[in-house]
Amino acid sequence: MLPIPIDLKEILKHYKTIAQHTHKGIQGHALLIAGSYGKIGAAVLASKAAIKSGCGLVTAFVPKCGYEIIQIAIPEVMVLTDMEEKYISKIAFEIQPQAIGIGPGIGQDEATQKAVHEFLENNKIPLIMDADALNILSQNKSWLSLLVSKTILTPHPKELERLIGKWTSEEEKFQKTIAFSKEYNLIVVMKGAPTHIIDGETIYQNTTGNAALATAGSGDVLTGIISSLLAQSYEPIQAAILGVYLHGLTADIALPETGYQSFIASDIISNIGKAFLSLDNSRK
Ligand SMILES: NC(=O)C1=CN([C@@H]2O[C@H](COP(=O)(O)OP(=O)(O)OC[C@H]3O[C@@H](n4cnc5c(N)ncnc54)[C@H](O)[C@@H]3O)[C@@H](O)[C@H]2O)[C@@H](O)CC1
Ligand SMILES: Nc1ncnc2c1ncn2[C@@H]1O[C@H](COP(=O)(O)OP(=O)(O)O)[C@@H](O)[C@H]1O
Ligand SMILES: [Mg+2]
Repeated sequence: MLPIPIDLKEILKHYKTIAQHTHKGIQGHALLIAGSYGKIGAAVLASKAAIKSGCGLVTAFVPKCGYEIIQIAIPEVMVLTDMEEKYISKIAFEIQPQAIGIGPGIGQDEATQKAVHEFLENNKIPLIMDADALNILSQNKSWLSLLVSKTILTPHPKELERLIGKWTSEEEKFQKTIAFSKEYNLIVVMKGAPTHIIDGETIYQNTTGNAALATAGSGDVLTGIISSLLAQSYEPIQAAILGVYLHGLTADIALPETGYQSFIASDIISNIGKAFLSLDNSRK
């Protein structure tokens, strides 16, 4: 089947402008479970991207060593900490987020794997899983049946291979990903150049983005953007479509100023505003 292009026409079917009388209490609360010692940056990038993508509140759940880093780097974001200093060992919170993003920088410590398992057994909240959360799933495939329906997975090619096994052709890669998406009722964002989104038999192909995005933390930012959109009551497939489009668009907007080489993940975050504005302006 031919992929559906994720272009402006497709985006305007899904994109909702912000209501004038909204307030932070109804604008959505995203929880980002991220980071470990040496990779708290992943939690900073994901949670900053979330608050810059329109949700009303963002909380980061990190190991203790991340507490001051997040509070200083992004004062707008609230922080909850694990009992452990360097890695996540038990995911417990009393807040009621509308969406959860889990994985960037969490590592694969045995205690973290157990924490992810217990979390998945209990979670009913719309979910996006990335990075080490995907690697942990790959090592424990029976946990895939615990995921809430239409959970969004965002693997890069290596993470996808760990999840579905090797492929010998592009066609086989798509066939295997479609079968995987159908078996577990998941949305798979196959990150790459370009990114494809698989929702059962339906394939979408992104039209934004460029090689400037080949930089550390670029995927962590995407997780934050999609978590934010999910928290704002977009359906999972809409959040995935809009998220990858906006993420790519930031790089297209920034490229004339940064060039490919100097563009970094923080530049994605700095340009999210312009990306949203271009959608608003295209409606005028
Ligand atoms: N500042 C930070 O704290 C950062 C933390 N990060 C975290 O570090 C952890 C490890 O992530 P990594 O993705 O680096 O490690 P992985 O081992 O999952 O992926 C790296 C491997 O995948 C291959 N790969 C990646 N993209 C590919 C592509 N498009 N085509 C073919 N092969 C590809 C690479 O060649 C490499 O072999 C994750 O938890 C991640 O979230 C990274 O996002 C980097 C930044
Ligand atoms: N050459 C490229 N062209 C377009 N997009 C790219 C390119 N290289 C990487 N990307 C995008 O950048 C992101 C990289 O994600 P990921 O590999 O998870 O990074 P990290 O783990 O460092 O945060 C994905 O969204 C991917 O589609
Ligand atoms: Mg990644």
